[in-house]
Amino acid sequence: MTGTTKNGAHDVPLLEARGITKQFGTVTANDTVDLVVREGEIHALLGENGAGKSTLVKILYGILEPNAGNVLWRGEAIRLRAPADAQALGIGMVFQHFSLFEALTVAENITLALPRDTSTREVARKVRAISAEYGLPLDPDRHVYRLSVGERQRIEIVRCLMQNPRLIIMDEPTAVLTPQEADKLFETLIRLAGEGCSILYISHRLEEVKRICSTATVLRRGKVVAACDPRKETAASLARMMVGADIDDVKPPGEHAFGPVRLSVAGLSTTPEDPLGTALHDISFEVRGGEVLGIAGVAGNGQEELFEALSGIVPVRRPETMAIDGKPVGRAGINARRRMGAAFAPEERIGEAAVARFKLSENILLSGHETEGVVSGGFINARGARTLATEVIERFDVRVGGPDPEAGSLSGGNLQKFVVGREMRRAPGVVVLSQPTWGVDAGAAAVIRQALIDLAAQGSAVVVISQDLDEIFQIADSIAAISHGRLSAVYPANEMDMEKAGLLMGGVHASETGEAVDAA
Ligand SMILES: Nc1ncnc2c1ncn2[C@@H]1O[C@H](COP(=O)(O)OP(=O)(O)OP(=O)(O)O)[C@@H](O)[C@H]1O
Repeated sequence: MTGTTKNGAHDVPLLEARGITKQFGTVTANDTVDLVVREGEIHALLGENGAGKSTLVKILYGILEPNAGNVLWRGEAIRLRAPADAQALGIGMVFQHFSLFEALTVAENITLALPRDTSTREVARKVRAISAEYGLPLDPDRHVYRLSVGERQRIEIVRCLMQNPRLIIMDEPTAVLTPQEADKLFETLIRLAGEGCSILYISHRLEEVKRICSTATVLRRGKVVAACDPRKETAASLARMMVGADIDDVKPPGEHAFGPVRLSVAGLSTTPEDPLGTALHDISFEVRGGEVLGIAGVAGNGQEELFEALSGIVPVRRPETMAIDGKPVGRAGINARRRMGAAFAPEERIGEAAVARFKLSENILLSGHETEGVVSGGFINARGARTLATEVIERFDVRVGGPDPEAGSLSGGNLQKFVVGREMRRAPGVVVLSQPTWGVDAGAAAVIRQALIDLAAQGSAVVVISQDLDEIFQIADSIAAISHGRLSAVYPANEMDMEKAGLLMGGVHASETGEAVDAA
C-alpha cells in the first residue's frame, strides 16, 4: 500500500454489487443482493450459516459468476471471469483455509503465486519490506511447517499486500487466531483502511465487528435484510438482524456433582509419524460423567495428535494408557471405541469428518456404520440412514437445499452443525470434539454448546478441544491448556480466568513457574 492516499474527493463507491442473484439448483444463495463498499471502510458482511456470504464474495473475487446482476468498480460495470480479473483491479482475498506448501519457505510459497520470472530473492526482499512497514513479523526464509496459524495467515496478508490491493476480502480471519494475534490483525486492518484500502470482512464474532467495522450489510437466506453502523448496535441487536429473532443464551451448568471417571488418560506420549507433526509428552487427565473438560490451546500445539490418540485414529502402544469406562482402549481403533459408546468429531470437516461428494445419509454411515443399526449382514438400510440424517438436520437446524444433499453443497457452518449433530445423536457416554463451533454462527454455536452441557448433565464425559476461550469459559467445568504437546494441570473452571488460561496456552506451566500462573 506504499504511496497510496485516501481519496475522498468523489463520491463514487469503490465497489458496488447491484441485484446479484446466484442459484445452485433450487437454492437461491444470493437473491438480488445490493452492496456498496466505499474507499477506506471496513465493511462487515454478516449473516447466519448459509446466508450467502461466501457465495457473494466468491462472485466479487471472480470465482463464481452470478446468474443475474452487475458488479461495478469505481462506477463502471465489470465482468469478473476469474480471480486474475479481480486481482488486476486491485481486489485481494485472504481465505479461511490457507493453500500453502508446508515444506517450502515463506518466500517460495509467495513466489509460486506470482508470474514465472519473479525471483524468490526479490520476493524475500519485498516480504521483509512489507513486514517491517506493517509490523507483521514474518521471516521469508522460514519453512511454513515451522509457523503458527497466525504466521501462516500473515503470509496470505503479505501476499495480498504485495499486489497493492484497493480492496481486501477476508473470510473469518480471526477464527484461527489467538486473542493477541487478532489484536495485531485489527491494528493492521485499521491502518490499511486509514490509507484508503477497503476491507470486506466476514465474521461470526460480533464483538470484533463492533470494534473495527464502520458499516455492515446483513444477509438472511440470500437477501440483504439490513445495513447499519455496527458501532451503534449491540452484539445482540446484530444477531437479531441476522437471525430475525433473539438468540437463546447458553444456560451454564451451575454447581453439580460428577459421576465416576468415564475417560482416563495416563502417561500418553507419542512420536508423530509425520515429521512436521507435534510429539505428545506424558499427558494425563481424567474426565468424569457429568463433566465438560475444555482443552485450550493455540492450533498446532498437539491438538490434532491428541484428538487422533483419544479417538483411536492412531492407536497408542500401551493399552492401559487410555481407558473408557475403566476398560483399557489404547490399542483399540476408532470403531471399537465407538462400539463402547464413545463419539468423536474432528476439526477438519471435509476429508476427515465428511466426504464432500457423499450425501448426508451416506455421511451418517461413515461414522455410524457399526453403531447406528443401519448396516446389517453387509446390507445398507438406505432409508434408515436417511431418517437419521433428517433427525440430525432437524435437531441442529442444518440448512439444506434439498432432502438429502451432498455434504459439499452445505455452507461451512451448516456442515459443521451436521458433523457435530451426527456424533451427539446417540447420546454418547464419552465424546471428544475438536473446535466444535468453528465457523458456526452465533445462534447455532449456542445450540451446539447447550447440547454439550445437556449431554454432560445426562452423565456423559465431554472433552472439548478449542481455540476459542470464550467457548471454553462458557461450557467447561474443568480447564487445561495444551502447548508444545504438553498438557497443563487441569483446573476447576472457577479457578481459571482469561489471563491464566493465556499463560498456560503460552506454555507457562504451574509446575515450572507456579508463581507466574498462580499470581495471574
Ligand atoms: N457449490 C454449491 N452447490 C450447491 N449449493 C451451494 C453451493 N455453494 C453454496 N451453496 C448453498 O448456498 C447457500 C449459501 O451458502 P454460502 O456458503 O454462501 O453461505 P455462508 O453465508 O457463507 O455460510 P457460512 O457462514 O456457513 O460459511 C447455502 O444454502 C449453501 O448450501
